[in-house]
Amino acid sequence: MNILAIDPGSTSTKIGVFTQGEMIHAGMDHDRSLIDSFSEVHEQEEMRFACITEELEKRGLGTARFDAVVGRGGLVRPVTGGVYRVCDNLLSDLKTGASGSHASNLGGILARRFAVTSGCEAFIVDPVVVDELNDVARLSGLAGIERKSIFHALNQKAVARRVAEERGGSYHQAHLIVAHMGGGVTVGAHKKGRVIDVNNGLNGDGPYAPERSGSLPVEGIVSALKEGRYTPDTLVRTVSRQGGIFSYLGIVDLREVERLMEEGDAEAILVWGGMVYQIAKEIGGLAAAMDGQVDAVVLTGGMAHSRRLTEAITEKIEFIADVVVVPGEFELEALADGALRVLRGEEEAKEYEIR
Ligand SMILES: Nc1ncnc2c1ncn2[C@@H]1O[C@H](COP(=O)(O)OP(=O)(O)OP(=O)(O)O)[C@@H](O)[C@H]1O
Ligand SMILES: CCCC(=O)O
Repeated sequence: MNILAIDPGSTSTKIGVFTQGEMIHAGMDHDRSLIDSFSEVHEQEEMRFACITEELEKRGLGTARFDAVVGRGGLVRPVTGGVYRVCDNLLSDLKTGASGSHASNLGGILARRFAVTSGCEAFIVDPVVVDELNDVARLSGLAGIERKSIFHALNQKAVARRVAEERGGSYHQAHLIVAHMGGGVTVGAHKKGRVIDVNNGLNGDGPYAPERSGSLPVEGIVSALKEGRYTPDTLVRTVSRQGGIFSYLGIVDLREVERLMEEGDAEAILVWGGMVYQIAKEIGGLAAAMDGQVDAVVLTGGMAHSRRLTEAITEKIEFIADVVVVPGEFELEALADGALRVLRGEEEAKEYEIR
């Protein structure tokens, strides 16, 4: 089986070509100013399509035919976890961003484009809008405003499956708390294969992260709008792209933050410590949401490469359960695995329904 997996990030596009049981990885970085020159995410389609085509040609795969093309998706309407066929309705919701704007909207769009050339099907797997919340977790505290499930579903579920199996069990039996710590941070309570509670990492909910603000006091938001420091649009953009560590220190790379800390920079030490504190608090809250029945807490994502960070979080939460560190993300592998399960008939692709 030959599978092309496409994972568009905010400033990079990663691809994986899965062939004869092996995966070839490639990553292409895009200039941040080029990305910022597009007003809508879907307008980047041609640019990213050309980059992937060039990369495939460079690797002698320009004329390769795939059995499936699978992309990371996307802020479509809320769905349960699984593999979805990229049908016309799904494609249209990816283009308009039915639940908002996110680089992963391009995953399904590009998958469909490459699938047409290969004459095969296009899929997305565990998109960022996977919604398996318990009803009680939807309540915000104000009627008319609901909490939403928007998180690193693909990597969280892939890592949770892996950890559950390594511990001799199955994802569908395990009770795990998974903290994905990348440019954004989302922390999910995985109970018997369902993510029953998780923070909406994109839109001002949960711990702060290198680029995202996390939860903010309502009174501060109202004042900022009244004083004209933000419009609703610039506030949304700032909270999701220039919040968190960036807003305090003007940098998003945790390695740079840690270099400043080594030089004794008091602001960097405080801001880094604040993120540790908030992530640990989120994990503690979910332990209560799971009635204290937690088999393991899993720390993953790019920031989990930092031992300083994982050790500081572990110190605060190891009273809850075993802590397992899985640095990085496994999104390409998870995409290819999803498509393979469908091609082998082990799982049925779900139809995306608009109700
Ligand atoms: N070896 C490392 N040590 C410390 N921090 C690291 C290391 N590698 C990456 N990071 C940090 O991880 C963060 C980015 O993580 P990652 O690459 O998972 O994010 P992303 O894919 O851009 O966003 P997201 O995971 O939220 O979708 C950055 O702050 C980066 O500095
Ligand atoms: C995947 C949604 C959350 C984020 O990007 O931070």
